[in-house]
Amino acid sequence: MARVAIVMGSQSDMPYMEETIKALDGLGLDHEVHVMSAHRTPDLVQRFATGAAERGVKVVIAAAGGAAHLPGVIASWTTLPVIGVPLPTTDLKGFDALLAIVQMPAGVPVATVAVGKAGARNAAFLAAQIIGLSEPQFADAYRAYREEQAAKIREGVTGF
Ligand SMILES: Nc1c(C(=O)O)ncn1[C@@H]1O[C@H](COP(=O)(O)O)[C@@H](O)[C@H]1O
Repeated sequence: MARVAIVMGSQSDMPYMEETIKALDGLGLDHEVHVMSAHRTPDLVQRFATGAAERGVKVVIAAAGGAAHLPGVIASWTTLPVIGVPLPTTDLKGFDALLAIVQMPAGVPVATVAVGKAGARNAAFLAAQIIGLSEPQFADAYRAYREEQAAKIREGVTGF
């Protein structure tokens, strides 16, 4: 059982999603990683999404580039929160994926983060915030990360 499931549309998305994995590891948040596609393996996506809650998954992070239907299709098969990460893997540099993921019809949301690596990292932090509402150790881990981030910036600010 893993609290966070990371799903991406292609193995070629991994360089981006390594950012999510690193951030989750830093927060001590357990995760499982899958490659599957709403276009290429729709049956797998259905099987994964319909079984996720029962297996103990709390949040799904779904990433795709181009015609990025994967996050929305996962959201259609589960009522778990789905965080969508648009990836800049085509000539349109992620603008295509952003619009495909963010423009969900009312009633079936996908919480969409920024395009690319920053979004991939933020997906992990958002997952920690959501799961931290019921398991405070993850809220604490995220708070500690924020404090560390601020301390690093403060260290570099001198002269006034
Ligand atoms: N957008 C989707 C979906 C989907 O939405 O189901 N499946 C694959 N893809 C995306 O196609 C891009 C190119 O994939 P390949 O490198 O495998 O050709 C990837 O960024 C993937 O996320």
